[in-house]
Amino acid sequence: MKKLNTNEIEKNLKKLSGWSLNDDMIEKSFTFKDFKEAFSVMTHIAFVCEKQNHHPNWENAYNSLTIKLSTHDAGGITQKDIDLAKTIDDIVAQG
Ligand SMILES: C[C@H](O)[C@H](O)[C@H]1CNC2=NC(N)=NC(=O)C2=N1
Repeated sequence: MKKLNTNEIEKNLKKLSGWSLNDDMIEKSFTFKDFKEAFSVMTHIAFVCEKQNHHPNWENAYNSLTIKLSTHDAGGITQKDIDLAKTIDDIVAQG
């Protein structure tokens, strides 16, 4: 899987909502009603990630969730991370 360069990353981020480039990862934070909602969304995301064999770096504190994506095998950001970011936004939008 080919690493995307900064221009390609920024172009892709414009098509997403709320994701930003932070070092060699794309990152977005979410706030949910409570812990149960946050964890239920995380569980949904986890199973989709497992299916795609592409996993997030993430931090959850009560109702907040920060997700960071990069492709470890490529040592940077690839199309897999962009695609997963879109999938995550779709899951969060479903509630
Ligand atoms: C062996 C396994 O398929 C690999 O380690 C997968 C697992 N999940 C992964 N997730 C992410 N974000 N990047 C990877 O390179 C990656 N590789």
